[in-house]
Amino acid sequence: CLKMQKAAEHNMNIHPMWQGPLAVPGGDRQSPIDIIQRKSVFDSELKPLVPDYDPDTCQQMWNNGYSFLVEYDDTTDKSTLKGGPLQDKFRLCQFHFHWGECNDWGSEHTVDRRLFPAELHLVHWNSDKYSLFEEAVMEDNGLAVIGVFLKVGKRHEGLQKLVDALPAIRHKESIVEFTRFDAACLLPSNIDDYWAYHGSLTTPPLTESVSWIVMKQPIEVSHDQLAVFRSLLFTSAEEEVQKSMVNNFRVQQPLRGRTVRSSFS
Ligand SMILES: CCCCNCc1ccc(S(N)(=O)=O)cc1
Ligand SMILES: [Zn+2]
Repeated sequence: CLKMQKAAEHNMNIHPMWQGPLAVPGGDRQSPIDIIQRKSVFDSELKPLVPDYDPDTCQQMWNNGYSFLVEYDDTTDKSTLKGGPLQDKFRLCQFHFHWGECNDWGSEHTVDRRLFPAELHLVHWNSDKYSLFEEAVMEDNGLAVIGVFLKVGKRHEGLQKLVDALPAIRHKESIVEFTRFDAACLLPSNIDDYWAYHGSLTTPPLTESVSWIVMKQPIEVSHDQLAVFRSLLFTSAEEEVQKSMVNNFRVQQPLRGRTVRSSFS
């Protein structure tokens, strides 16, 4: 809707994250995109996803001034993702969310133009081929990100531990210890139905290194849980004018002839 476009463009105009060159020169595989269901191609070669996350690798949660991230120890292969469209083993390094100022919008991907109030991204890097995230982020098949839509419904018990920690990281650059969190509890019950396509990071450096895996089934969270996301701030404690952390999503990008595959018919 127009208000949503305005909200996204407003943010890209004022938020420091978006100043400077915005498109990757010659970028033809940018994210996010609108997933048009009838144009996605069923691929029977797509395998079931195999997430294997160890809650002990969960370390901290922090406000990076654009979203909040839960970061995992990715110095070993304790929390990994394989299967799906992936040929290699990928290590979980962090997860974060994107959301709107209201429940009418907030997701980055859309399905047949349908917007969701928020979207979860579980970020992994290819540990078969690279030794650091910073290396993998520059490479063609360096990253794998699982996207999960959030919709308003019943309270998500697993999310509540995370929601309860948010007031401690209200301001940009604040950090809090956050341990023993099983990221798998944020995945929907059905992880066999997903769309897969080659894209990019949705924030700078916008590098075209991401194998996107977007879940068909959303997870349900309560209205109140989403409201706590909106209590976060883009701004640090020192800044005079506090700005609510909302509408931290990128506008949709051209498909440029890419095919979106589906794991289900
Ligand atoms: C080189 C340091 C980059 C830090 N930021 C990475 C990053 C940006 C966007 C996404 S997303 N929103 O595409 O999942 C994941 C990870
Ligand atoms: Zn993201």
